[in-house]
Amino acid sequence: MSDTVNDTVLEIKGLQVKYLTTRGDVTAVDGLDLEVRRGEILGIAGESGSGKSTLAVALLRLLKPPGKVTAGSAMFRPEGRSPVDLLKVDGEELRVLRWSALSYLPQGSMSSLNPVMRIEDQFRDVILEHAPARKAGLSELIQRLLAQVGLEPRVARMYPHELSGGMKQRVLMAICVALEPDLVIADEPTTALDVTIQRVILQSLADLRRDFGVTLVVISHDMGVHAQLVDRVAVMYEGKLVEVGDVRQVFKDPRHEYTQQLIESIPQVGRRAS
Ligand SMILES: Nc1ncnc2c1ncn2[C@@H]1O[C@H](COP(=O)(O)OP(=O)(O)OP(=O)(O)O)[C@@H](O)[C@H]1O
Repeated sequence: MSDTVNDTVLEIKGLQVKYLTTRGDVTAVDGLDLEVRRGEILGIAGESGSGKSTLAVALLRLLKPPGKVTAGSAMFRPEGRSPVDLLKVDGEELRVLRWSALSYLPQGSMSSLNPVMRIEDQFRDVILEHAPARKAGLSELIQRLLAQVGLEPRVARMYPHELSGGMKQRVLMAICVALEPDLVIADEPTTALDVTIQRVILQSLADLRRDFGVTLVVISHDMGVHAQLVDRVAVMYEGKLVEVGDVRQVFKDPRHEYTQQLIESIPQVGRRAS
């Protein structure tokens, strides 16, 4: 018998996030309920300003003032650990969960690599801080992770400025899965990359799920990304979820007019060239 609770890696209930500004409160996430199933790739779609990034940073506890979580819970169920409400865990507990259970690929993350450190040292820092026992065999692990995202062994000795944007993004994806987290949240992983490289990144993300069994939440304003990559898609509009379902079903028969508009904004899927 399938165990629904065990199959759910994250269960968000009634999440509300506000920005408390001097010009008034902006409700960026407005009473959101969403489940992420173990092993799936879940897409979060919606136009700019719909609340996608706010949702991610709130879950990762990276929300900065004037942002504030004003209601809700987010039960995270990493395998082999006790379930925790991500919105309530304290600093030390959160540090333990980061990377090893929950990783984040932020929007514009390519600039987050340290410019004066070789790639292998950036892997080393993350891995040894969170899993010191991995010291033996670390070089082999780094090589395996690089190969997993289609990068040659020599990349380990390189500095970020020697890599293209797509290569940097792949390095970051490999660092994100280095400690085999239960959940990776990737915010706009293909934005700012050219179309050919976008395809490579999407393929690498699909491979990471296949080979590592990692659960992925992929945030993108681009319905084309969801069409190519995800199993289920959740559509946000003005901080609310207007639709969630199997991606093929949503594309075939969108229930909300806004979803229809988003689909129509991808030329090759929504429209025929006239
Ligand atoms: N620091 C802030 N102060 C005030 N309002 C904010 C702040 N950050 C975001 N908002 C507002 O919250 C809402 C949601 O923004 P958010 O960035 O989460 O959307 P998004 O869908 O991720 O868009 P994008 O992809 O452009 O980042 C918007 O109305 C935005 O103007």
